[in-house]
Amino acid sequence: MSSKNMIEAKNLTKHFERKIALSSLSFTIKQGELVALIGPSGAGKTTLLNSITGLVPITGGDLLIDGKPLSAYKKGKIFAKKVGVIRQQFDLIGPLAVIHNVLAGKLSEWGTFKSLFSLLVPQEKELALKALERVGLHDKAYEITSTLSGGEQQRVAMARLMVQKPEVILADEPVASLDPARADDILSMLTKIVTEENQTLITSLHSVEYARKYFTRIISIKNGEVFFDLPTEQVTDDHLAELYQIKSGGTI
Ligand SMILES: Nc1ncnc2c1ncn2[C@@H]1O[C@H](COP(=O)(O)OP(=O)(O)OP(=O)(O)O)[C@@H](O)[C@H]1O
Repeated sequence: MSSKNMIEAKNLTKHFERKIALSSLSFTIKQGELVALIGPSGAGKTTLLNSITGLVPITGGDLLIDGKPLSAYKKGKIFAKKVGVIRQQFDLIGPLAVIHNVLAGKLSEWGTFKSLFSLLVPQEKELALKALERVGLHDKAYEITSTLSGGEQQRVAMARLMVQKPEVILADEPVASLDPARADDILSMLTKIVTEENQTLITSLHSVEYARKYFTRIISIKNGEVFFDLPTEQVTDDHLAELYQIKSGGTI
């Protein structure tokens, strides 16, 4: 496995007016790592993920993606090959057929004409069908996306990401709206695909159980700071109790 640094954060800081959402965070994530971001509500997980995508501009510190500052990436094609996002709301267009949503992973590469033409005659159909097959949805390619279940829609979002093929995948609470069986299904599929492709995955999660089951490293955030950053097997119940402030007497 290559050991290049995919994400380097040095003293990353984000203020929203007077609110300090991220306070001098530092960490390095290497290619191929599966990182779970955990921490209490309001700790700064979403803000951190949004900083890495550039959606939320940082207030201070340095952020390097594959050795280059975010500002060195022009929005569009090159950045889409570097960083892809998967969200809880899936960001799919409900009235479109599944295949069009999957092919949306190519939009940043295609010009306007090819993108529009693809809505009439799907372009690079084989690529989309292959991705759908990998997520077990090849028989749903021409169904209307909004008629699919939440778990199926999340699989469509994963197939879209497979077509986009970014080096880094950021997922913000990707299974929060799914029942435990579907959530397990999605996380095992996502981590399997990412491992096969040697991609790098950073996922925020409320479930410590899923973080432990599917991820190799856990970065915990509390009050905008890194609370602990450890290989999963070194994370103890005491670490977690302290993170979520569960006192030994059993009170929360
Ligand atoms: N646009 C904003 N304007 C002002 N404050 C914000 C904004 N976005 C986030 N915050 C604040 O920054 C802090 C971190 O929020 P963030 O959403 O990153 O936490 P989180 O760990 O993802 O929480 P959750 O687990 O509940 O999703 C919170 O106190 C939040 O209220």
